[in-house]
Order: sequence, then C-alpha cells, then structure tokens
Amino acid sequence: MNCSIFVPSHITGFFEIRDNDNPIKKGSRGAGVVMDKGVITKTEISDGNGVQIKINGKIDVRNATITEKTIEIIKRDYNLDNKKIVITHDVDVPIGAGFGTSASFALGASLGISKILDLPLTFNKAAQIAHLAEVEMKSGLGDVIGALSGGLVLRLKEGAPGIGVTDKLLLNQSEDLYVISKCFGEINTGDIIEDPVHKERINSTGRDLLFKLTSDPKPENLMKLSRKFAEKTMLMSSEVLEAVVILEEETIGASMAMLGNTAFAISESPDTSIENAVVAKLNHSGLKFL
Ligand SMILES: Nc1ncnc2c1ncn2[C@@H]1O[C@H](COP(=O)(O)OP(=O)(O)OP(=O)(O)O)[C@@H](O)[C@H]1O
Ligand SMILES: CC(C)(CO)[C@@H](O)C(=O)[O-]
Repeated sequence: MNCSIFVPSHITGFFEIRDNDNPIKKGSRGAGVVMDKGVITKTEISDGNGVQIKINGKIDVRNATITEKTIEIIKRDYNLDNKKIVITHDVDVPIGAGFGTSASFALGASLGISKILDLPLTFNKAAQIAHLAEVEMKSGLGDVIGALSGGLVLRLKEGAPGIGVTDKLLLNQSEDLYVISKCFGEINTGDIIEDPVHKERINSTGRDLLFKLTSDPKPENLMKLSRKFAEKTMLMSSEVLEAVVILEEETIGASMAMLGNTAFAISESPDTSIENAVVAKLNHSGLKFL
C-alpha cells in the first residue's frame, strides 16, 4: 500500500519561543508564509522488515534523521514489526535554510504511515507526532502547524495541531501573491533556539509583534514586522541583508527566513532581478493528500 502527500514550505518571518515541559504544548508564536513548493512524501509499506528513506532519490543520512525520529515516536505506541517501510521525499526547496523542510518530512511520514496502517489516530493526532519529532530534534517549533494552515499564517498560541491556535490574513485569493526567496546557505535551527543569548533576543523582540500584526493585519505589515525582527535579533548575514534591500524595492516587503541564511519576500509579481531566486505562489490551503 502507498500514500503520497504534499507538504508546503512554511517560512517564519518572526517568532517567540514558548517553553513547556510537555512537548506537545511547547512551540512558538509568530507569523510566516506558506508557499506552493515544498516536499512530496511517498510512503510505501509492505510485509518485511526495515526502513528505507530516500531524499531526492538518494540516501541522505543527515537529513533522514527527522523521518527516523517520526517513525521512532510512532513505534512507542504502535507495533511496526514485520513491516517494511519505504519513504521517499522529493524536495524542491533548499534543506536546512528556513523552509521548514524538517516539518514537511515529519508530517509526510506521520500522516502517510498512519493512513496506510489505519492507525486509530485522527488527522490532528497523527500531525502531533510530527510536532513531537520536531521538538525532540530541536529542528522546529511552529512549522508543522503553519504548514497545515497555509496562507499568511499567524500562530497565536503555541503547540502541536489541535493544541496551538492559528489564524491567517484575509486575502483576496483570486489575486495571486508570490513568495520570492534567495538562499545563501544553512543555519542549524537547534544552534539558535537552544542558545540562551539568541533565545533572549528572539523572545524579547518577538513578544509584542503578533499584537502589532493583528492590529493591522496586512501583508505589508507582516513583512515590516519581520524585517524589524530580523534586525533586532541580529540574525541577518550581510549577504541576506543585501538581497533583502534589493527585494524591498521590487516587492511588498522582504526579510530573513527564520531560520536560514535566506532572504524572502512577498510580491504581487513573480519577477525579480535576484539571480537564481526560488519563486513560488503563495499556498492558501496547506498540506494535501495527492
Ligand atoms: N539535531 C539534529 N541532528 C541531526 N540532524 C538534524 C538535527 N536537526 C536537524 N537535522 C536534520 O537537518 C535537516 C534540516 O533541519 P532544519 O530544521 O535545520 O531545517 P529546515 O526545517 O529545512 O529549516 P527551518 O527549520 O530552519 O525552517 C532536517 O531534515 C534534519 O533531518
Ligand atoms: C523555530 C523556527 C523559526 C525554525 O524552524 C520555526 O519552526 C518557528 O517559527 O517556530
């Protein structure tokens, strides 16, 4: 049996880390964008043993860890003996660079396995496994719930799907918006969100921004607040800043993708003077079974 799922990329513009001893309730609040590029995960399960994970057709030990963690969490409650699990992730955004690919990998695997094996889990319960995997790996805090929502998404209360609360900006969906991004390299999410100095700066800056966005819920304001966040947290590299300045001239607004060495912008047009930019339409509806 097999199952294919598209999980769109969620890019965070600004956030606040919200700790909790219960990993299902731990997470982040903040705002971001969901785009029509991301990860297609195909899960196949047959009689046999073992797990095989391929990313863009290849064995990729480092980037397979989040998928392995997801399977390990499922195994805590369900027997996967005598099952051969083959998972293939096809990714059309950079990995480790603020596009939330770890959340996409985890969601594709948790929902795919739950569906094929007919586990007694609702959609949110299966998606909570992906959030748990992210929190345990320290690879994400709010990308799972963001990728389920779609749109220009506000994470109003932290936590896994079913616990956290999201909302989105009210947009005219017949007018396309584009997400333009330029990646210069990776940032290890765990190195930032576990570092006390970064954490203090992120939280003291991020805390008030959601209120400022809900008071004026417009794409321009989301990007303006994201830009302010990137500057005050001192997370932006000089190359990202350079691209942000160019994108600001060409689009509705630009900032750094949290957490990657990546610039991103929301635009009314797919055109940009930035070379080798990733250009995608805004995704309005989130994860989709194919
Ligand atoms: N602590 C870790 N140990 C081993 N591998 C890790 C660890 N954290 C992340 N990874 C691997 O690195 C990959 C990239 O994860 P990371 O969360 O940094 O990037 P991302 O999800 O693409 O972007 P972001 O979370 O910044 O939006 C994941 O697929 C995961 O398998
Ligand atoms: C931590 C993070 C910025 C990057 O993965 C994102 O998951 C978020 O907004 O929680």
